[in-house]
Amino acid sequence: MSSLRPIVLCGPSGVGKSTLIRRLFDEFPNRFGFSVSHTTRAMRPGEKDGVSYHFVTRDEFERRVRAGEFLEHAEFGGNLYGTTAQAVQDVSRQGEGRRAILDIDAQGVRLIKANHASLNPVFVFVAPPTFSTLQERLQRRATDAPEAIERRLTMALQELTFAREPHSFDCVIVNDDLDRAYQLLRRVVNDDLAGPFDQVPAEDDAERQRRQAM
Ligand SMILES: Nc1ncnc2c1ncn2[C@@H]1O[C@H](COP(=O)(O)OP(=O)(O)OP(=O)(O)O)[C@@H](O)[C@H]1O
Repeated sequence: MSSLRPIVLCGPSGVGKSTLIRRLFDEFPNRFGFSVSHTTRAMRPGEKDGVSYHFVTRDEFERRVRAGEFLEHAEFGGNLYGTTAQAVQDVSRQGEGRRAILDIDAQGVRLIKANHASLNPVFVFVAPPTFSTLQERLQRRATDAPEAIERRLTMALQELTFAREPHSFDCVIVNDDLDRAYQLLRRVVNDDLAGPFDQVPAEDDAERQRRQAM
């Protein structure tokens, strides 16, 4: 496996992880490789098997879980998602010296910390400036049905709770202004971890109301 520490990007759905990663790949086409996750969810238009995800059946996914192939996996919205150790190793096969970038949820971060600490990634949390901004971005992106948006926002509460616990992440990037957030990510991938980075913003009214409604 490559000796470069993998970068784990975590953050609520809709916060802009894919946008930041895309920008990194555009600027440095040969330096990084995206670890391709497995999922049982249906392919969306424009997605390609083996590129966006490895699309597999639930039986196949569960067989791989039993075989111990996953670094982490989680069920979300009725579908299974996970990262295999192989997917991370495949990154160095995409080109010499490539560094793996993983997009993983908070549950996955906990699992990697508990069971695969030897992976030794840099854990980065991408936070929304406010909960209501996150809500707006998910609605504006228009890739998800209203119920799916609701589920993602409920999940976001857990991610934010975890991110606010001390030492959950090596650094936090608030994706308020995309250019500013991207410059912080650039520092991380250049191993400039000294900071200063951001702090996870405090609860706003939208987040408080959603927590109370649970
Ligand atoms: N700084 C920003 N300001 C305004 N809009 C943004 C910013 N960053 C991303 N967006 C927009 O927010 C939406 C969600 O971004 P994106 O799809 O990258 O999120 P994500 O975290 O990858 O979500 P998922 O985990 O569900 O794939 C997109 O429409 C994107 O264009």
